[in-house]
Amino acid sequence: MTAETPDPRLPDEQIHLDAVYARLDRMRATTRRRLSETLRESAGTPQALSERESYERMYTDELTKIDAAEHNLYFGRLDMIDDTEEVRRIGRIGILDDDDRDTTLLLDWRAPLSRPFYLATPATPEDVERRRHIRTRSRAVRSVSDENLISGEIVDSDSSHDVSGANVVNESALVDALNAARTGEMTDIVETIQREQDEIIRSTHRGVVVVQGGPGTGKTAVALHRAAYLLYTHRDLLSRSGVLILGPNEDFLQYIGQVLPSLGETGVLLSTVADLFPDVRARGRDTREAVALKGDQRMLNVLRAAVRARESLPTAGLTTRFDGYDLPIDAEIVKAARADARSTRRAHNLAQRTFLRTALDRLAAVHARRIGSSQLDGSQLLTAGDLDDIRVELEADPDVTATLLEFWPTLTPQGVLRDLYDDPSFLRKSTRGWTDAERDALYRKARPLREDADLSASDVPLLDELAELIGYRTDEADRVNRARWRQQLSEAQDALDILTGSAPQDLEDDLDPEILMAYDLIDAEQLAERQVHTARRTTAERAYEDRTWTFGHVIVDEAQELSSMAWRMVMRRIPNRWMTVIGDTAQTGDAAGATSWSEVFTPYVANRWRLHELTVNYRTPSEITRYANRVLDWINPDQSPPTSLRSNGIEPVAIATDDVASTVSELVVTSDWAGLTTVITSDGTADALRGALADVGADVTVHPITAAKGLEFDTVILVDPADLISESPRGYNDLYVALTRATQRLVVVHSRALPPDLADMPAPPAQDSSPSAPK
Ligand SMILES: Nc1ncnc2c1ncn2[C@@H]1O[C@H](COP(=O)(O)OP(=O)(O)OP(=O)(O)O)[C@@H](O)[C@H]1O
Repeated sequence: MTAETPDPRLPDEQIHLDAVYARLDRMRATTRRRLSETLRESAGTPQALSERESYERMYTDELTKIDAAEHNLYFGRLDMIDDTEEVRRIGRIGILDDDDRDTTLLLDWRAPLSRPFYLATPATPEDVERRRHIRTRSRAVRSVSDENLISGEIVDSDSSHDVSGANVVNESALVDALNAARTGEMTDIVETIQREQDEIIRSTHRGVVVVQGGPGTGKTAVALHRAAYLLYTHRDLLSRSGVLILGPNEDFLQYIGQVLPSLGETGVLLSTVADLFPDVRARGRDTREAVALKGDQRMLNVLRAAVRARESLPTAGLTTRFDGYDLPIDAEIVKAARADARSTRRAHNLAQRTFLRTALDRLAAVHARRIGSSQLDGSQLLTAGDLDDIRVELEADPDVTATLLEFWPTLTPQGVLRDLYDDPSFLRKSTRGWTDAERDALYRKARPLREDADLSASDVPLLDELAELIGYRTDEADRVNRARWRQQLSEAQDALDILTGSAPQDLEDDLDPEILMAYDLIDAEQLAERQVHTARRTTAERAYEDRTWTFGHVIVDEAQELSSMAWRMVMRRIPNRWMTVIGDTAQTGDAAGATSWSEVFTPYVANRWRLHELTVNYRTPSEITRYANRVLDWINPDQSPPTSLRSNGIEPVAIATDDVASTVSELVVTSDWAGLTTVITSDGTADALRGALADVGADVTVHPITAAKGLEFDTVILVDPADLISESPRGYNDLYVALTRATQRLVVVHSRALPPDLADMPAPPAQDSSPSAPK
């Protein structure tokens, strides 16, 4: 269409858009009124209280969904060719007309009837005659683009789009999405999900779905949309049991954190493995050797041995004072008690009662023999009742029980692990068959001063394993109560925030005064107090505090980074094994990470896991992937590289320099690149470079390679690729990750020689013709 002939499709779609937003506003107003009425209701009985709370949650969730749908509410339309000539309109949520409940104003993108929007192609039109893409901003239609699935013709109201006819669906919208400048937060892709992605998102497989795909193939996007899809399709089941999404680090979780809320789904728990053990914030750093050892299954025997070593025997001559006598606690008594406790096959702490019972029985018999034997013939003068009394008195004597329990103490996972790392003889005892160098890698000469640096991410699966061996519970009453109170406060604040924040800006003036009254009358603390007797926490929050929680579905992103020990921990959270696992074994950087999916899953589900592959790289233009693919070929020549969907004409360049910091700084200051720029370095050089850049006044983020995983930026300045390679045995994998983070531009700045795969990267045209030679 040209500017002279207005496109009649736009006003046509605007009429529908207005109707949909009008209905959304009515839904919002009704829900807000109901929520405020509910908040003001007093609940006299526990039953009324519980009812009030479930309504409160229902209305709060409903408002969250309505608010999330505000932006780009209506984006797709299908005109079907079947007998009905049905028109289906697709949006972020499903909306029924309130005048006529049977009229669907908008289909949820996850509804089965919406599916052809993502699948139809001219080759397989799925009964669709025409697919329309509607782009809106601030409740106004900006452009539409039609694909005629029968003729293959594309009519775009915005003629600036270069729609080249590649084998993708919703192409012009896709091109827009891929070229958009990055903001540092991932966005949803509901408008442009591709066929191979849709198949994974809607997979009905109830076991492990593994998604293998190169960088930028949309694995993370697919995983998040699968979570939204599963919550929609299995709402009852999953709202009770919860969905867990595991990511590699906090930056990554921050980066993806807005996608599900933007799809109206807030009940999902996002976590790293390091944060999955309640009350432990593992912020310590390990050497690569320690990471590899701690992730190895051999640690299982070490931990078992460490716990058994705490079930010890007394040295000769040990006594305890009781009733004026020195009672000997000899090895025979403890051995018998230990044998009974072990024969229960219960976890250490849970078997403690059995240990104590047997030990006290034996001790009572010893004492009875001593005080009740006839001087004449040694026969027992005490009755069974007397013996029972002695037994009861022994048990009530804190010195006696404390002495016995030294040989079967109450353990905590943290205590055992710290002792193991700090005590060389305990470490040696628990690591039979290990080399001294391996023990050295675990041994900690001095405990770090900062408490959260005391344990590392690799320690968390070990804590979890120990918790199982020990029978350690993390839900002691006082801790839970404290956490619950904090939670109630923040929920109360959220509820009040929603009351004020749920109106779109332009409706703010029309707020119902009664609703404002509710906010004015109740502050967060009062609201929380009213809920003190109840458990109104979300499933995700309850799951986070409970180590023994089992989820309905678990999604693991960057799954190649998980060690064997971490997988054991994850599998404990999901006994039904309904999982979506996404990753790329060519990007494995962790020293204990995976190189084969079969090796990871066969022990848990034999061959009941299904592999899907994603093949198109949506992120990186072909100018950059040319170099990345050479590195992939070095890592694994059998792995086919994903195909880059676009080329942008921006060739990567390499700048040789003696002074990396000032070269990077100059680049940042003098370039007018759009969007986000970051510097990627080896882990070992990141801090120094960050400091040097700050000194020369460069305002740019620096990502050490292990923190860059899963992220993307418009421009990446990669510093000294040779450092990445020499820093780690998986250095080429790290280089591959670094080369595939940019959506537009890659600049390599190096003071060391370039690795062979990048050696022919040209210098920038404007650069001084006689750059200083790399060392
Ligand atoms: N169908 C799509 N429509 C629009 N954008 C998409 C689509 N699929 C992927 N993208 C975009 O491509 C980029 C890469 O996606 P994503 O981060 O999910 O890839 P990945 O496979 O997880 O990459 P990595 O392995 O590097 O972590 C993101 O910006 C994502 O939004």
